[in-house]
Order: sequence, then C-alpha cells, then structure tokens
Amino acid sequence: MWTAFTSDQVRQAEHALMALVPDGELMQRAAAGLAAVCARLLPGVYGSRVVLLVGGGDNGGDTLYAGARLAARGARVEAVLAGSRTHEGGLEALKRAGGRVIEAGEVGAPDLILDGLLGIGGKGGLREPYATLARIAAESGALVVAVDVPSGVDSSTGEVAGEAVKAQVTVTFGARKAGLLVDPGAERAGIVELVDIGLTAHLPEPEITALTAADVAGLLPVPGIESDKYRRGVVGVLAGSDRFAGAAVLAVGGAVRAGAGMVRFAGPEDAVHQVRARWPEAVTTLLKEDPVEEVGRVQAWVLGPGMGTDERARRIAAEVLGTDLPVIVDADALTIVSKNPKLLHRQAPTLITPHAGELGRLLGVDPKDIEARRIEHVRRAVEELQVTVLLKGSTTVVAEQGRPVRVNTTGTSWLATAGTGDVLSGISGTLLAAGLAPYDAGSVAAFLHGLAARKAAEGAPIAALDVAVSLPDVIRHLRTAANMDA
Ligand SMILES: NC(=O)C1=CN([C@@H]2O[C@H](COP(=O)(O)OP(=O)(O)OC[C@H]3O[C@@H](n4cnc5c(N)ncnc54)[C@H](OP(=O)(O)O)[C@@H]3O)[C@@H](O)[C@H]2O)[C@@H](O)CC1
Ligand SMILES: [K+]
Repeated sequence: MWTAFTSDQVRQAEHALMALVPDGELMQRAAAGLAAVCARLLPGVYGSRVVLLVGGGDNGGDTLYAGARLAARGARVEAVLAGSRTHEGGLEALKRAGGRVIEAGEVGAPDLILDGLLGIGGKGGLREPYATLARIAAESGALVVAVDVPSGVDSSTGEVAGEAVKAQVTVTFGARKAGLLVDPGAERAGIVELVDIGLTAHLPEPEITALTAADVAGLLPVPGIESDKYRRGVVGVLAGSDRFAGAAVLAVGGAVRAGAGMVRFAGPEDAVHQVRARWPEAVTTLLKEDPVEEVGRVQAWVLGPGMGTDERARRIAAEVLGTDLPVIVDADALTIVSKNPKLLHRQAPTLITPHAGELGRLLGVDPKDIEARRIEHVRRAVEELQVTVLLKGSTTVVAEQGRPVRVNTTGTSWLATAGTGDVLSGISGTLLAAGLAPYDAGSVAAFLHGLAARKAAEGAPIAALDVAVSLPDVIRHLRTAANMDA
C-alpha cells in the first residue's frame, strides 16, 4: 500500500526527526538521494550540463547540495538564483565543487533541469520570477526533475493555481506528498521516486493511500474448491433503456469479465436483446411493470447505466434502494437520487460512482471546483451523503467515513471515452456481490479498470467494451506477478 501525506503532516514528522539528528543532516540525506536519482537518469554525469532553478527556501537548499554532488562527479552545473534570498551553505558547496551562478536568460537547452523553486512551503500560483522559470524549463527540451514537489503544485491537494513546473520525474523526500498522486498535480509530477530520509517512524496515519498491484491481487476474490456460481456472487444489473441499450451491454460486460458467478440482467426489450446477443451467459429478464424481485436472488445490484430518469426508472431506483442489498448507484440513478437524496438513506452497503458533473449536481457545486480539488469534494460527499463515494475522473478517488482517501494510480487518458463508466460499475458490482466492502470494491474496480484500459489501448484509442474484454488478462497478470496459484 502506498501512503501519502499533507505538507503539515510531513512537517510535523520532520520536526520530530530533526530533534534526533544533527543540524542539516536531513537536507544532506535528501540531496544525496536526489543526486543519486539524477545520476541514474543522465546517460553519464561527467560532462553533462545541469541547470538548477533555485528558490529562496530549503527546497532550493536541497537542490544546491545535490548540484554540488553532481558537479563533484564532473557535471557542468549552473544555478539560477530566483529567491529574494539563497540557502548560503548550499550555494557555498556548489561553488566549491566548481558550479557557478547564471542568469535566467542563459538556461538554454541543458541535459537536466532541477526544479528547486518551491517545495512543501509553496502556496498558490507561482509568483515571478518563478512562473517565467517554469516556462523556460518547459521550453528548454531538457529532462525536468522536480525536487520534492513540482513548483506550483499544492503538495497537500494537487491543486495547480496558475503556472506550474511539469516534471518527468519528481524526487520526493521522506514520504509521498498527497498532491503528487492527485490530478492536476499528479500529471505535473510524472514518475515519483521516494527517497528515504528516516521519516517513516514519525509519520501519522496517512490522509491518502493507493493500492499497489500486490494489494489488489490479495483483495481479488478467487473461487475455491467449494465455490459454485451462487457462492462466487450473483450480481444484478439494472441498466439500459430503449434509447441507451449499449450501456446495459457494457455494464454486464464489466460484471461478466470481472468474474461474477452469475449476472442477472433486467431491462427493457431492446436492452435485453442486445445483452443476450453479446453476453449469452447473462440471465435476462424483460422488466415491464413487475417488481424488481421478480428478477431473482442477487447479492448486489448495479443500478443506473443508461436506464433513463423517467417514472419507470424512478420506480426501479426507489425499489432497489429500498432493499437491504448492497447497491452501486451510477449514471442515471445518480440523477434520480440528486432529486431525491433521501433514497440514499439506507443501512446496506452503498457505493455511488459519480463523475465531477454528477457529483456537482449532488452537492450543488461547480464541477470545475470538484476537478480542481478532488480530495476535498469527495470527503465532503461522504460527509453529506453518508455513503461510500467513488469519484471518477483523471484521478479516480474512493472515500468512506473514517478511512484515508484511496487514490487510483492506474488511470489513463485513453479511458476518457463514452461507456467506460458503465464497464466500471459492472466491475464494482461483481466485487460487491463477491463480498468486498464498497471501499475495497470501488478501489479494486478502479485499479483493474485502469490497467485493462492501458492493456487494451497500448498507446492507441479504445472502445469501452475493449476494457471489459481485457480484464481477464489483467487479472491473470496481477496474480502471476503476486505468485498466486492458478
Ligand atoms: N524540513 C525538513 O526537515 C526538510 C525539508 N526539506 C526540503 O525543504 C522544503 C521545504 O522548505 P521551506 O519550508 O523552506 O519551503 P520552500 O518550499 O522551499 O519555499 C518556501 C518559500 O517560498 C516562497 N513561496 C511560497 N509560495 C510561493 C509562490 N507561489 N511563488 C513564489 N514564492 C513562493 C515563500 O516565500 P514567502 O511567501 O514567505 O515570501 C517561502 O519563503 C521541502 O519541500 C524539502 O525540499 C528537505 O531538505 C528534507 C528535510
Ligand atoms: K520543487
């Protein structure tokens, strides 16, 4: 499990650790780790040209000391001093090792730029001259490595208020900062390398966690010798309308390919026909005026993809949410509950899976604000709605009362295509029916969904059904990598 922390949490841990180690020791550990990563990234240290963008705080200090280490190994290291002050010891060390100070106009096209403008002390949009230097770095064509945090990214939330450095690699010290895992910050951070400076024992409970492949392999339900289709979990899918029959095919596909014991599908005529044609293994029911219980016994429901918001859909939603079974509330069902939030007042496990627009309607908030500050809004949704919330988007996050927010790290921009959300709700439904709690079901589903999309895409466009079809390959690969028996 990955853990990530706010800047306040990191500072508190650093204070505790600093009391136990000599002055300046932590900065030396950080600089040594940073220089080692840079040395790995450069084709060769000797003779390479490295430019340091140095801010006025300790982030600049780390950068100067790392630059000194690279200069000592034969790199040509030059520093642009951008702060109103400069870390004296760091500058002295750089000069002693042969480094020199240059002006912003002399940056040119070095092999490597180290962004040491701002670390966890950064607040709000970059001020000048930092903003100009962020642009110079972007235009230089150099490999950009961010020191601790890309400057301009809020290290606690991932918010970017204006200009920010875009790094290929971020070398972060002591603990992952939450803002490195959540967009828009995650996208600026690139690959995150964690350097151990001895902080771990002093860290509090994390605000943010992220599942790793091994975690997911461990959480995935696997049939045992005694399993039959009922024990593996029967998932009921209520989706599709005459207008949107495809959503039903996609949600059922996600459920089937994620490993349901059985999928029961109920919907209008066209949706039933299409589901039967694509997924003959699903048991279908033509749902007219009959109560939902006519569909048969299920362990969890997926409610909403493409089902419409008419009177018929509202009746079905009210009936399903009135049961004591676990429910995934997605798409049109979210529109229905946003008009009647009381429908979510239930005791049984409930996972809602909105995107920013749908959550905006539920909370009465502008979706742009939700996208800019995902963690804050997903927490607020949990508080107000008292259910487990999976907020979809460039970084999918899952939140539940009293737990850290789980951030998904497998997303890909190829997923931004119609119908992928329907597949996700099918996967989540299967996991819920297999007995996973909504928090695990949602976060495991998001992880698998992202990996399946990457596998299907391999750098090219995909259709939503490709994501469902790729799921078994992804699950097989995860289990093999975790050394699990067939
Ligand atoms: N503590 C430790 O044990 C260790 C810490 N380590 C390192 O220290 C880093 C934290 O250092 P830090 O606290 O000095 O803050 P840092 O981020 O360098 O800069 C703050 C300065 O920036 C300014 N500023 C703020 N916002 C701005 C903006 N938008 N645009 C422009 N300027 C802005 C602000 O100025 P002010 O607003 O106060 O005028 C303030 O002076 C941490 O990330 C890690 O790299 C490691 O060595 C390991 C051990
Ligand atoms: K930085």
